[in-house]
Amino acid sequence: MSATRSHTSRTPQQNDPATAVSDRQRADFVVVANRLPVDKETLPDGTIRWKRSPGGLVTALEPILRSHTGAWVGWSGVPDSAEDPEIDGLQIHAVPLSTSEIAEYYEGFSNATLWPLYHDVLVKPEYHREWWDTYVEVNRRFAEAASEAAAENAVVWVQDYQLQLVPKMLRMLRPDLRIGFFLHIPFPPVELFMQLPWRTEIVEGLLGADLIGFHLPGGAQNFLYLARRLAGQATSKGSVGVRAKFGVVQVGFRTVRVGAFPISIDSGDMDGKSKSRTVRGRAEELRAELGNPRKILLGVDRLDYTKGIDVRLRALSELLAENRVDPDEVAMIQLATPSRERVDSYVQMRADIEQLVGNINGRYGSVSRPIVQYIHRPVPRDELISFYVAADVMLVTPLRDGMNLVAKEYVACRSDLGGALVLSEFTGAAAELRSAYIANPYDLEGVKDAILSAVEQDPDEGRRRMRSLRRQVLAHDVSRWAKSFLGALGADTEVSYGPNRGLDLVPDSEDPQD
Ligand SMILES: Nc1nc2c(ncn2[C@@H]2O[C@H](COP(=O)(O)OP(=O)(O)O)[C@@H](O)[C@H]2O)c(=O)[nH]1
Ligand SMILES: O=P(O)(O)OC[C@H]1O[C@H](O[C@H]2O[C@H](CO)[C@@H](O)[C@H](O)[C@H]2O)[C@H](O)[C@@H](O)[C@@H]1O
Repeated sequence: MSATRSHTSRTPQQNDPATAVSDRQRADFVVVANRLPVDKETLPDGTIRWKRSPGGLVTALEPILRSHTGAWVGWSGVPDSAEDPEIDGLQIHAVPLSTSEIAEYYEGFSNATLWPLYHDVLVKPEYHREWWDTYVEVNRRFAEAASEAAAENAVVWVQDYQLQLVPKMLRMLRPDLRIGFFLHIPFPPVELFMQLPWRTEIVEGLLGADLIGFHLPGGAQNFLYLARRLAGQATSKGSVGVRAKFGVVQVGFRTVRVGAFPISIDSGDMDGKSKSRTVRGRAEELRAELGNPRKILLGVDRLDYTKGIDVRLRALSELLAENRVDPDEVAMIQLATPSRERVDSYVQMRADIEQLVGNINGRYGSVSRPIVQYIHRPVPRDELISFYVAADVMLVTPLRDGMNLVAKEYVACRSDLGGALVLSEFTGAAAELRSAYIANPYDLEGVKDAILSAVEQDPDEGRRRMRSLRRQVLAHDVSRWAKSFLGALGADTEVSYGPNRGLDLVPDSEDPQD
């Protein structure tokens, strides 16, 4: 990818003196995401510190941006902050959000409307016109910031459900750009999506991209159907493959491609870190601190109702009640990073989970040794890796999850071929990690059986499973994800970006279907 350079050509937007181009260098590769890859923190003494944000998206994209010269457009995570910290050569373009915009665009439309709607309506989505208006306004602001950051003919990669209108808005501002969009959460089936009062605007917003990526073929196919039905566009027929066999939507003279690109992690990095003596030593210390139980069970999640933290706690509680698990032999650690704490459904869910933890400890723990160690704050990365190394059974039980990077991180950290992964079939990761103990989170008996099988697994069987899981995760890392997406966008990392020539037209064999 080429270095940043001055942007000299004029675009429709730059003809408007009110949006005059700044003197800042323009980037050839721009990521646009709700979050910046850093969080601003004000310490008690008033000093400001920037720290890496939690969450899969940042984890996934950080290594790619570090190895290229690029810009990242996003929100700092706090109100009214417009500082543009430069971190290791990466240009940061902060999009400031006011307190009311955070309430309506982020907590409201993104996380109380779209998030539950796209996650199987696990809680009831709220539809408010004011939230939608703010979502439109904030998406416009992100599109303008991206337009300012991008050099002529640059590649712009827009991320996730918070910014689904940006592709169309950006195309109108900068027709020279090549625009990709990737959705990190599931794309719902038509029966659910049709609830959304602004469903057509969302589909048309996405169709501003040259390439729209989903984790799984199912999401891509849901989208193709809706592009036909709601936007009235001709689309390809035939199933979509993984990193291959893309769907197409014909939008006037433009062809939009639609594909499945399962995201992953920096597996090599995790593998390496997990082998360090410090991490191994810390893992042993953790086991000792827990009283050297026979089996350590681990959950690592943002505190989100999609993650099924309650499912695994209920399963453990019943296994203890039925004497299928001995309280003297197991310890469970649940790391629960605070998330979206002002959204009502998250407040309620936190109370429910903390009550479940209390019940289990009250019933089966002792003064010196609770059964469940519950940590409601983010832990440092190296500490997290030590937890993965220490855990005999990793519990990943979401009711719905776009991918779930935690499952892949655990596997990457088990070069010793130890450990066992219990994995919900409703995660994107389950499509790839077939050698896990797969369970339906709605079937509590099935989850209990899966946990018990993992706890009691024969060591040879465990090694066989882990070897197979690791083959998958180490061969399909985040760089492969990015390369496959950017390659399909016609912009892979080895290729310098030419003008947007438009992508291939629909092949004859793929006649649009109704
Ligand atoms: N450092 C650190 N990272 C965490 C913690 N909890 C979760 N994460 C990271 O957050 C990411 C979660 O991604 P994923 O499982 O895909 O779920 P998401 O939260 O819905 O994006 C993973 O990369 C985790 O390692 C924590 O306590 N500390
Ligand atoms: O920004 P937040 O509101 O604090 O939320 C954190 C991120 O959560 C979501 O992650 C998703 O992306 C992961 C990587 O593709 C995927 O593994 C996971 O299944 C998804 O839930 C969200 O999509 C991001 O935008 C948030 O930043």
